[in-house]
Amino acid sequence: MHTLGRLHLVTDTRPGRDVLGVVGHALAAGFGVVQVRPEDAVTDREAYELTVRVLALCRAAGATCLVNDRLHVALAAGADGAHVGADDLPVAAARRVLGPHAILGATARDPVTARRAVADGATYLGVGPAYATTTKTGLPDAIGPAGVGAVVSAVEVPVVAIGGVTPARAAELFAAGAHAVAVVGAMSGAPDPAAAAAGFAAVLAAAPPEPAR
Ligand SMILES: Cc1ncc(COP(=O)(O)OP(=O)(O)O)c(N)n1
Ligand SMILES: Cc1ncsc1CCOP(=O)(O)O
Ligand SMILES: [Mg+2]
Repeated sequence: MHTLGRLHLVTDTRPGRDVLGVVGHALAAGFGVVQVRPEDAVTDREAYELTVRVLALCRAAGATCLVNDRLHVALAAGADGAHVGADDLPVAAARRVLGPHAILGATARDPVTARRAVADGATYLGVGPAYATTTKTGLPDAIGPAGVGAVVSAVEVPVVAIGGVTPARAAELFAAGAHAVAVVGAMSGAPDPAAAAAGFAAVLAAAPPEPAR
């Protein structure tokens, strides 16, 4: 049984978004992980200050706090770990920076990349885009639940499906074997983030139990 939470909120720091408000609604509904994902235009100082605030909310809720890309911000703030992808530090280098105990996520869209990331020290994999997304540009085509399931079958670590995730799609992804789903727009763009968070929590509560691994 994996201990990593099964609902991940990835922050949306685009202008006009209520980052901390959305984090609060997610944590109140039972999201177990918040990934701080500052836009490139966000300075390191701003990213650090946001991470410190998100981390405090996570600690109060018993949730895990991760930082996307910026390992130095994760370390400086005392976050639980970080996430890297193809344009970031290689997984093995990120593991050296973070040390042996931190949570380290790596992006993988196929079984070969997934196995290599695990061998290099990833403790979970972010897999997608599962569905088309409007939040990140330049991505390859969506891989769908079947593509997520192919990675699940290739590795022992938790697979976190990302990209276009809504509550209805989360159900499909859990059924395909994803341990968790990561959500940006369906939370940050929701007219009622508390209701959106409750929708994800209800889907998780109805998900079939994970097979012992
Ligand atoms: C859980 C999760 N999965 C994938 C990603 C994407 O990371 P990356 O490919 O490095 O892209 P950016 O998020 O850095 O734009 C993620 N952040 N989280
Ligand atoms: C960072 C990232 N990597 C793959 S899809 C994605 C963004 C997902 O955002 P959304 O949940 O709004 O589709
Ligand atoms: Mg990245």
